[in-house]
Amino acid sequence: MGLFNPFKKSEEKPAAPAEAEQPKGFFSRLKAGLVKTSRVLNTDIRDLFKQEGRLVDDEFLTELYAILVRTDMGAGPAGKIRDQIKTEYRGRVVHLSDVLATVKSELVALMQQPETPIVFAESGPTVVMVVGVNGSGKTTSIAKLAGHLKSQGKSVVLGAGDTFRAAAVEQLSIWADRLGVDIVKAEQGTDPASVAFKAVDFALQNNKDVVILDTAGRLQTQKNLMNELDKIRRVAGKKIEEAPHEVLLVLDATAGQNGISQAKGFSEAANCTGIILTKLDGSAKGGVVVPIRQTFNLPVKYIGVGETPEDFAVFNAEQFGEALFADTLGKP
Ligand SMILES: Nc1nc2c(ncn2[C@@H]2O[C@H](COP(=O)(O)OP(=O)(O)OP(=O)(O)O)[C@@H](O)[C@H]2O)c(=O)[nH]1
Repeated sequence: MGLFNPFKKSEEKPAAPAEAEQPKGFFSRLKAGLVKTSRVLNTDIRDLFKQEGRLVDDEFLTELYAILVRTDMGAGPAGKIRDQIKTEYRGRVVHLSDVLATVKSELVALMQQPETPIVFAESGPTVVMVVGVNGSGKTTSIAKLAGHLKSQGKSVVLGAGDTFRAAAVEQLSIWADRLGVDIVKAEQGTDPASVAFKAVDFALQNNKDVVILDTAGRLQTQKNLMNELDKIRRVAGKKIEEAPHEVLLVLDATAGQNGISQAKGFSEAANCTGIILTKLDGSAKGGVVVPIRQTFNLPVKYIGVGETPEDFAVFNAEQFGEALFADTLGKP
């Protein structure tokens, strides 16, 4: 849990982004956010080339494998990419761009997923519940998601369901004010299910398009708290039969592969429908998208690459790959 200051990066309210799916300039933000991972992939692989070309032999393949593993993509995927390079180039002298092009296309293939944006209700408000462990970036992601949906012309109401932590409600209120969206909140300690109920009710009464429900951070092992999530679901479902339409698990990319395996149990217990992967800018381990795609039978719906609302977008494997290799392979 970090101290939160929504005005940290800028004193200005965010400009209303264009109608596009992603905020203008997101590619540059993504590229900047992934710079640590990109450096490992591009610079370290480049360092394998002392002269212009290099023979692809066992030594080269072993060194390449070690670099790939450092991005946290996992031993299996790193081995798969190495084997592809082996199949294509073994015994031949290759150039850096040949190797990077293969790494890029294999990586993109490993991160691929069906297009799965948020499933909106056919009529009436869409209810999105946001869950995750403490400090994973839930509150910030809710603000980012609200800004993103607003930029698509949706009216949004936030339900400040992290009543456990007064500061969380305060954070969300500041964000709601800044983004110009409604918020339903209650005293600290109030049953979060009652906040969910009121927020959904508010959305129904006021014809809002989307309700985003914040929840307190918790671990899968905290039975009472996991039951609380069930109660929130049930209460939302009392007001709108199909609700919640989405349950998004917020995952901190810096948590590493272990943290991610632990979160698998969480996502199953909470019946999650998708992932918001945060803090990709915080580490050189952007390759973690690969084990996430393999560990969870869930799509990565959104990614966060910084602390401002603009540092957020729908995840797209191709674009992610482009951002990682733009400086060396160029952008098509
Ligand atoms: N660099 C970076 N920081 C982020 C990102 N998303 C969230 N943060 C920061 O991570 C910290 C925790 O974020 P919160 O949104 O408060 O996390 P939370 O999950 O709501 O925390 P709890 O309420 O304690 O469970 C804050 O300092 C955020 O600014 C991101 O994509 N990149």
